Amino acid sequence: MSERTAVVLAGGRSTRFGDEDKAVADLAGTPMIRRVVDRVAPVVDAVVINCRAAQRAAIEDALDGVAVPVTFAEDDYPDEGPMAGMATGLRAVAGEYAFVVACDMPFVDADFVDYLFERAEGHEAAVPRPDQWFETTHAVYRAAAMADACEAALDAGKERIVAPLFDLDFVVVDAAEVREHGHPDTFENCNTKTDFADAAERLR
Ligand SMILES: Nc1nc2c(ncn2[C@@H]2O[C@H](COP(=O)(O)OP(=O)(O)OP(=O)(O)O)[C@@H](O)[C@H]2O)c(=O)[nH]1
Ligand SMILES: [Mg+2]
Repeated sequence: MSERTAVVLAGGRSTRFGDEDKAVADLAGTPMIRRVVDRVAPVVDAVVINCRAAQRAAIEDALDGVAVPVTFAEDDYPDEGPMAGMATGLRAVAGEYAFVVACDMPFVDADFVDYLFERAEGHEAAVPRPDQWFETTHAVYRAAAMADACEAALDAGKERIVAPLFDLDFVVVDAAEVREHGHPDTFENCNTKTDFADAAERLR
């Protein structure tokens, strides 16, 4: 089996959260991004963190001692959106496939991630669609193909995060498969202080 990587997107400004960076904010005693990395560590061989240069020291600190090798892919230009961050992170991937996940998904289900890697085999992506939306920041991609597709979409002025998908041979992981293989909270993302409080209640 070739190397599997997780790319964690953390380059956003957390404006709904407030003054702090939500990536490293405390969630029931643990920085949120560490929860994400701890959860995916059993099913990947490496982790790449995409963030701004200024975030790196705090994220390194938050991830001290995690059970998987971590490298950083810093944005060349900040604030170009999650698609640019995804391209930057995916360019830093050594293996063939990568699970891309947002830093604000602390309930990510490792067994479901494992299933996504299996479903992506022989294709360029496996993207869950639990309802009408594609969960593009909780999906497995062939790293080089998705990085190319993101860059092409950005060059074409396409801003929607689904745009790169349509350049790829991608598998849809539909609602029935999500129900069968994934925990319902796996896509939950924490954006506000209220979201953190709700999540913390369930993590304590
Ligand atoms: N590299 C990079 N990543 C981004 C950017 N904007 C958002 N992201 C990441 O994309 C994921 C989903 O974004 P949001 O949930 O909107 O996070 P956010 O933009 O930090 O938060 P808000 O400001 O409240 O929207 C998060 O993991 C962010 O870190 C960006 O401009 N550059
Ligand atoms: Mg945002």
